[in-house]
Amino acid sequence: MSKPVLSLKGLHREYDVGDGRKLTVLKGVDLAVMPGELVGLIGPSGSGKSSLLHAVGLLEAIAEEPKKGRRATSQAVVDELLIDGGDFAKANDAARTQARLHKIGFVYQFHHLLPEYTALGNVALPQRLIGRPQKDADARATELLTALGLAERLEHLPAQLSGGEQQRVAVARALANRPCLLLADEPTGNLDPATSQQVFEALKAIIKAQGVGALIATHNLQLATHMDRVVRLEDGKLVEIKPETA
Ligand SMILES: Nc1ncnc2c1ncn2[C@@H]1O[C@H](COP(=O)(O)OP(=O)(O)OP(=O)(O)O)[C@@H](O)[C@H]1O
Repeated sequence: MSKPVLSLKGLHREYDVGDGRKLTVLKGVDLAVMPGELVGLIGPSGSGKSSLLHAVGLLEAIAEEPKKGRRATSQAVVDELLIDGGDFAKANDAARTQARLHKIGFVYQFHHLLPEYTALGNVALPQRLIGRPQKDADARATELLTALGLAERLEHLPAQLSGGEQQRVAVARALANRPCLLLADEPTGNLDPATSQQVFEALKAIIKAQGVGALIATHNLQLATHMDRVVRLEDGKLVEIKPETA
């Protein structure tokens, strides 16, 4: 049996909110994501979905749970954080940066494409950052953009693309370096329902084809019903629910 691309145990996160007060958002989150699996992350506004993605995406330093004594505060704390089998529970900045470049792809609500680069250029760029030759980077970008239905849009600038097309370029960019894990925060939140469904279907197809595990935060319960699994944040913990009842 294949190994999880993400194995998370005991994630806690609290924030300092002034006057010595703390807001505890995540209270022991456990989650495993398998290769090719699409997991929907739902929960009310403020329940901690972005905080969870932030920690799993190694966008902040993480501390391993001290076995004894007081827990470190105002920092994500975990018992275990394995990505592609590698231990990132206490990874330093350099290790987290490398993992973000090689192992994790991100898609946000807004595409954040570079306006002066074409669709092809935007998808080639992260590959150039890890030293892939231009020819190979362009070939991979063309392959991904074609798979996402954008073969006729390779040379378009972001401003010349529709919202759904821009978001599909963002998906291609996130997958450019062959990550094992895709993290998405409201990837279709800025799109109308029909376009949202199209972008989601394109994302799902490519996740399955490339065997990438995906964790997708969404308020769109209709989309959640099309995921393999759905987990809901409730009072700082994850509860597994049936996709059809999301
Ligand atoms: N840097 C911070 N400092 C203090 N509080 C924070 C910080 N970041 C987030 N919070 C608080 O933590 C809680 C969870 O925020 P988070 O953005 O993770 O929720 P969310 O589920 O993603 O919300 P939404 O669906 O509205 O995007 C919120 O109450 C938020 O105000």
